[in-house]
Amino acid sequence: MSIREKLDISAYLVVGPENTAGRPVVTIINDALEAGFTCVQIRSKVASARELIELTRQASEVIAQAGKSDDVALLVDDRLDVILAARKQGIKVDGIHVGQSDIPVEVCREYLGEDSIVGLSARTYELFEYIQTADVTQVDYFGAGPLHETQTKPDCGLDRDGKMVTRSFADISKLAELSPIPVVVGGGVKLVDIPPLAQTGVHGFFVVTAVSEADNPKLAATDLVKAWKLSKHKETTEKW
Ligand SMILES: Cc1ncc(COP(=O)(O)OP(=O)(O)O)c(N)n1
Ligand SMILES: Cc1ncsc1CCOP(=O)(O)O
Ligand SMILES: [Mg+2]
Repeated sequence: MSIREKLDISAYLVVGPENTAGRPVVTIINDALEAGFTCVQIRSKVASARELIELTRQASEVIAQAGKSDDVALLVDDRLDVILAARKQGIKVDGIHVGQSDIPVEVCREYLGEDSIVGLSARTYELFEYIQTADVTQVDYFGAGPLHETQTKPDCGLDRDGKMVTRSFADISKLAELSPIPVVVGGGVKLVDIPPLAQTGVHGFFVVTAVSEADNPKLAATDLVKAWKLSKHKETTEKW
C-alpha cells in the first residue's frame, strides 16, 4: 500500500526554522515522531530553496531512522520546485501542501505522480459552499482553520473584506460532515482544544506553535497525541 493510501493526518506537525525558538528543525521533528505524530510538513517563508532541500533531507532521514518512512508522510509547503529537486537527489518526500493562491493541485499531481499526497487549504470565504463544490479529484485532504488567531500565519482566515474569521467547533463539525475528503484543522490549536476538536469528526489537527515553540516539545507533542487518541477512544466506547 502506498503512503498516499495509508495517509494519517490525525497528528500533523508543520515546522520551519523560524518557528523553533532557535532549536534545530530536525530535533523538533524527532520529538514529534517519538510522541506519535503521524504527518510532517516542512514550511518556511524565509528559508532558501537550498536550505529547504537540506531541511527536507534531514526530516526524511530522521523519519527513516525512526523506522517510520512507510507510515509518517513528509510533505513540503508550497514548494513544488524543492520537492522535485529533493527527489532528484534521492530524498524521500511524499507530497505537497498548497493554498488557494499557490501552484494548482493538477500541476502538483502531474509532476509528483499518483502515489504522492496533495493537500489543499480550503478557501476562507463561502467555506461551506466551497467545500461541497470544489474539484477534489486530485486532492487528498483539506487543511482548514484557523481555530484561533495565530502569529504563525497572520493572513490566515482573512475574509474578502479583510476581516479575520476564526472557526467554531460547530463550524468544524459542519465542515467534517460536508467535506468529501478528510479535513485537518489548525491555526492556534492548543492542548485544551483537542478533545472538542476530536469530537467534530475531522480527521486530525495540525500545529506549529504548540509543539515547536514549547519549552519541552516532546512533552507537548506527547500530550497532544494522547489527548487526541483518548478523545477518539472515548467516542468509540460511548457509541457502544
Ligand atoms: C495542513 C495545512 N493546512 C493549511 C496550510 C496553509 O497553507 P497555505 O494556505 O498555502 O498557506 P501557507 O502555509 O503557505 O502560508 C498548511 N500549510 N498546512
Ligand atoms: C493555519 C496555518 N497554516 C499554516 S501554518 C498555520 C498556523 C498554525 O498555527 P499555530 O502556529 O498556532 O499552530
Ligand atoms: Mg501556501
